[in-house]
Amino acid sequence: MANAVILGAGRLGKGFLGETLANAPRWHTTFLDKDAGVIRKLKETGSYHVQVYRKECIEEHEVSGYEAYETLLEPQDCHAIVYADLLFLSIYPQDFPEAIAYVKEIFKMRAKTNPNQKLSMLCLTNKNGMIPMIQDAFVKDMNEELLSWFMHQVVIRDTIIRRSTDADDHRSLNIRSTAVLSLLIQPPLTIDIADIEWLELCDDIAMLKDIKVFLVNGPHAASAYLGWYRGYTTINELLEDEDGAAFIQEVTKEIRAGILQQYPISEEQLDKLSVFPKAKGDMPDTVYRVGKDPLRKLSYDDRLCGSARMCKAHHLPYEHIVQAIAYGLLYDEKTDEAAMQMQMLIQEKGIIEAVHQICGFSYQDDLLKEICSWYVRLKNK
Ligand SMILES: NC(=O)c1ccc[n+]([C@@H]2O[C@H](COP(=O)([O-])OP(=O)(O)OC[C@H]3O[C@@H](n4cnc5c(N)ncnc54)[C@H](O)[C@@H]3O)[C@@H](O)[C@H]2O)c1
Ligand SMILES: O=P(O)(O)OC[C@@H](O)[C@@H](O)[C@H](O)[C@H](O)CO
Repeated sequence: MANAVILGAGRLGKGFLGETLANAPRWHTTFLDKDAGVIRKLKETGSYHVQVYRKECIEEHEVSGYEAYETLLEPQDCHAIVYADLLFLSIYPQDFPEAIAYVKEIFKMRAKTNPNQKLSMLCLTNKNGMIPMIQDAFVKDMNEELLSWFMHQVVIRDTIIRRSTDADDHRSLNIRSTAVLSLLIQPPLTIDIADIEWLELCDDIAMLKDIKVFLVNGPHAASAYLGWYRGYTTINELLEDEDGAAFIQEVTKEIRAGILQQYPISEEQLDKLSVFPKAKGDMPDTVYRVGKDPLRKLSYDDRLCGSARMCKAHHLPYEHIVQAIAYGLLYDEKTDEAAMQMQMLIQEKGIIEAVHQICGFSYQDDLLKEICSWYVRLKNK
């Protein structure tokens, strides 16, 4: 038996990781979450349901046989991390400091009571370049003994997520997930994962992750923000709208051209990385999830501004990407905290200052001027 721990038992934690591990008989799964409501629901029923949209069929999978604990520091809540072989951190980038502080406390116990077992930690986010920060946060202030244990026994690896997994909310026990491409994982790991479907080791993760986030998540965010502008609740509705689909195709075309100039990757490799085979049926994916946290999604290095900068640097067209950013700035979903902060900033400081602060462009940058001009046009339409 091998032990997998999923910290962050939300949509992806349950709908992808928990579901795929449940198909691998060697693995025992434990969910950890800071939200007591998530854990209460998982324990109450002892099972949850995932609709898996595969190429061949839509599979109905009732997942059971797991343990679930709140992230408290009582010994019974910590044993899973003390004995884990694989620890998935399936949380948003801003949640890492808190999660690291928690796991680090448990490492003190693990180094004493179970020092010889190795551990691979896999970080599941769409933000590139986080691993050095995570590594630094772990080793900061560790005493010599703990540090030596950590450096010998633990590895932290980045991943590229090629899955969409959605539900009514993160507590839901009824999840849907599109399973057509694997999770790419930076090697080497401390344990063999060949028996887990949809997990695949892959070199050059940093470069490929940049490319994937630009080419997959850029148009994806554009779909959410244009979808919101048009009053849709799922991105499926936008993509069924001929005009909406044509716009997203243009965004994709611009980003793809930029990538082929910027990175040493062939058209064939690019397709293999980023073209999702058609699943049996279209999984409904909400504008809410795909658009969530525009402050992150519209930041300088992220999917849309990063792509626009790349195209501009190569003197390639980027007009549709800029429009998508402007749609993003109009995103005002009331239950999205970051969207509300963004709207407050725009209201208080004006659009020029807001674009400067959110997207990171200087006041002189043509990109800032073009985004603002599109924002005004779209707002007044
Ligand atoms: N859902 C997807 O399709 C998908 C696809 C690609 C990437 N991702 C990435 O995966 C990560 C998780 O996304 P999700 O859709 O599952 O989000 P989610 O909101 O559904 O779930 C996140 C869960 O993490 C828990 N959490 C947050 N901080 C925690 C902490 N410190 N300790 C323990 N639990 C904590 C939350 O309570 C929540 O249950 C994000 O980085 C997201 O960008 C998700
Ligand atoms: O997870 P986020 O918030 O960074 O982005 C939302 C979606 O674009 C993303 O989750 C995709 O569904 C996923 O990356 C599929 O490739």
